[in-house]
Amino acid sequence: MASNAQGRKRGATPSRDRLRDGNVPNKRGVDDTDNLEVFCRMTPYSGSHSCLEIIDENTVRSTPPPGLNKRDGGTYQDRVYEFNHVFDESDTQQAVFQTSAIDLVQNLVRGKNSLLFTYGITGSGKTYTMTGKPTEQETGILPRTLDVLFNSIENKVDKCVFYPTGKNSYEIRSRVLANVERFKLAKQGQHNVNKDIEIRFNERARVDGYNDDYLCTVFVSYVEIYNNYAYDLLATEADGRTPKKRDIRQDTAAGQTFVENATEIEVSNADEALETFLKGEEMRRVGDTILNKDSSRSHSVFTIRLVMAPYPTSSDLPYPEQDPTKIVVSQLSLVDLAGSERAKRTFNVGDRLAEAGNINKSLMVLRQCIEKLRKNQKHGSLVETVPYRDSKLTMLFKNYFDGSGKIRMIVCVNPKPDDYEENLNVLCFAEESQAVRVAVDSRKLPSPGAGINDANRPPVPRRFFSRWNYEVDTVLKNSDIVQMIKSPLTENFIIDDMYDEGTVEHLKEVYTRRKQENEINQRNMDYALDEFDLLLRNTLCVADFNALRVEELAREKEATERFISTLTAENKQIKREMNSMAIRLREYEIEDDNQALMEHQLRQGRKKDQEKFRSNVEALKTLQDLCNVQSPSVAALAKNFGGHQDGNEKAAPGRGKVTTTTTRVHTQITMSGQRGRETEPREQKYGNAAKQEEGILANAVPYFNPKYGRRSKSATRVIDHQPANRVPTGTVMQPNMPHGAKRVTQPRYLDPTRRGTTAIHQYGFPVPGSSAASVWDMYGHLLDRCEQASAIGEETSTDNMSDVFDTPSVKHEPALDQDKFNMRF
Ligand SMILES: Nc1ncnc2c1ncn2[C@@H]1O[C@H](COP(=O)(O)OP(=O)(O)OP(=O)(O)O)[C@@H](O)[C@H]1O
Repeated sequence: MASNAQGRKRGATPSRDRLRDGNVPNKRGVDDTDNLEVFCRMTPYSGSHSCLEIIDENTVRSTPPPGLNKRDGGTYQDRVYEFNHVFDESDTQQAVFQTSAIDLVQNLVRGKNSLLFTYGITGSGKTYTMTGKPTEQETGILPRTLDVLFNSIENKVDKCVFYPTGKNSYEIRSRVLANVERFKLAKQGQHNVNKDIEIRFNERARVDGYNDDYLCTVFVSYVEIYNNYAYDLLATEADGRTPKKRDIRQDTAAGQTFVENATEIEVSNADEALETFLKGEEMRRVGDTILNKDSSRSHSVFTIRLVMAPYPTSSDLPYPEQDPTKIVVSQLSLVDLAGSERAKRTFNVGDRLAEAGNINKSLMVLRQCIEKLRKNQKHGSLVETVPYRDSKLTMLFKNYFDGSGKIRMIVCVNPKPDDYEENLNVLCFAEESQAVRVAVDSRKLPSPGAGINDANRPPVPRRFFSRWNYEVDTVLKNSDIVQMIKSPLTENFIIDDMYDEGTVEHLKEVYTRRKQENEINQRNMDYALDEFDLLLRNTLCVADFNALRVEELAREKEATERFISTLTAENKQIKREMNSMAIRLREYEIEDDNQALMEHQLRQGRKKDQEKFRSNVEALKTLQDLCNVQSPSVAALAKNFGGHQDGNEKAAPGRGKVTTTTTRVHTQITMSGQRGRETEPREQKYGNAAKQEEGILANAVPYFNPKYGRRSKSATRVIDHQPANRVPTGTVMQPNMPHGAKRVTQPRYLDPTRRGTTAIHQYGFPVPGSSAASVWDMYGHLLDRCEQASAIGEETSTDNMSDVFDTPSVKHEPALDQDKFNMRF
């Protein structure tokens, strides 16, 4: 027997050890183990007292029937059991299949093993759940599984390509040998199709996960464990009635137990598989008992094996490489256990009683195995040996408990009071079984494409090949011409003379010889036909595929053209938008330039303003300095201006003169309010002192004190900013304030650029009452004139004030007259 590098036999289901070698972590790891899953299904019950009640989809409660006591006299209590899922009476067969089995089919097509078994007491609905009946509502798990499997797999090879060795492995025949075998198989002829199959419901669901790089086929086997012996339900003894007894062996290389030489039938569709199953069912031991008229007297194990091998690397023919080490086998075992039964209820005797004893014993061993497994797993070591060998059933299950696949149990319970006590045991066992953890079968189908140059891969997708072949086969099967060509030639002889023995003998010889020749020719022709058929198929298939591809390309071309025209239209639109955006951009640029120019001008203007402001500040500073110079005393002033009052036009040096370096002129401008107060006779207000002062001042030069002079921003309004503690000197020149002059309390700086022109033009300097000029400007102007005079060595006297006021370059305007100021001292 060929074995691969890992010491595994050809086509064998991998053992737990191999799985470990194949990077499956330790069984006790949390991530790589899976709990044994248990689903509970309740049989419909129409009686008055139901002992089982479904609380939710995971929980069921058992209630003792009224008046029932334990054998020791104690009473039963209500008890709640939890499972992965609980199906109630209304759950359909479809729902049961979808919830509890379809993912196991997916496991199968993905190359993994699974075991699903039904467990419960007799008559609880195990067989119904597993097999059911042909109608849509009643089709059980097994037929649905077969349908879904064949709906989901691709790339099926012809029959006889794979063959089982009988030792838990498979091999691949050459194409010629496979043809010969097929020929033999065809000669065996078709037997009548079971009428149940003709009317049966077909499940349409499918599962994904099949590796398209593999070619595959399906084998089924059907074995029963009866009275602790394994029987092959697909093979009979010479009597044609008794199933063949088989041994259960340990495949040491694979670490697996298997039924040796069990018949494995290759099936190409679900109907064929189901037919095989039904054929086996006919052999299965079923008996009529008080509790179930079709009571299963054995445990039945229907195994579906999906055998897969990768496509060849060197050819594009849909034929697997003849390397058995590349074969991958996955299996799903569907087990319908016989129901446990109490002899005192069934009243069985004889064979039935012996059967029941064996059934109960094997179920007991199953329970023990699970309990011991639990115990060992709880302690994390082998505390107790698991007694797999005590029963054929557990020997068969050993693979799975050792970790070569998923295990799932469907517990069937009937809520009728009679089954209450037995159901307690079943439910207890089922609930505890969930604690058992089994290693997950984490095999992955290796990618056959690994290491293969893409150029070597078939030009036509495999899926296309299989479908195409299937269609061609269907056509050929129905073609009379092809059948005629393939059928052996028949000889027709007509003997006219019945006494012509020589002729008859001769004809007999001729016939025999021709028959032999024909057989040889037929064989050769078959080979040739097969070869030709393959070649033709290949060529036609490629041609068809190419035609299909051309169609696809044409469609793609159309779509591309449509796409291009859409893009062109979009492109045009984008261009149009871009043009309009360019125009707008130009406008924005021009606007931007204008704005920049305006900003530049604004900056220039601001710069000029700042310069002016600076010069004003300097002037102000100078003015402050001047103001800080101590004012001359009244006596000094009287002395200075005395000559002028005498009408002496030529003032003596040092009298009636104002030097340019000191205060030249002091003007006091009073506010109108204050002026009103000043209308009061000075004699009254200041008494003799005022008189005296006036007497003194009567001879003095008019005195103009700019320190106290202020002008409002309004040209025609005059303001007077007097310090609060001013000492009234009485020597201040006071303007005649126009009526309605504005009063302000705070002096403020006014922008010289806004200075009013009227007063300047009229008097050569800003005068009080001018709308825009301040007293500071006026004073500054006076200073400038004085400085100019000083520069040319003149002395500016108050006599020259008219010169100061009357600048030649300034035009006199009649609006304001110097007399209006009415200066008085
Ligand atoms: N869910 C169900 N819906 C309708 N009928 C059911 C259901 N379950 C069981 N039955 C019916 O109950 C009867 C007994 O069921 P079944 O033969 O499946 O029991 P069993 O558990 O296989 O018994 P045994 O162990 O003796 O073989 C059958 O006639 C079956 O049609």
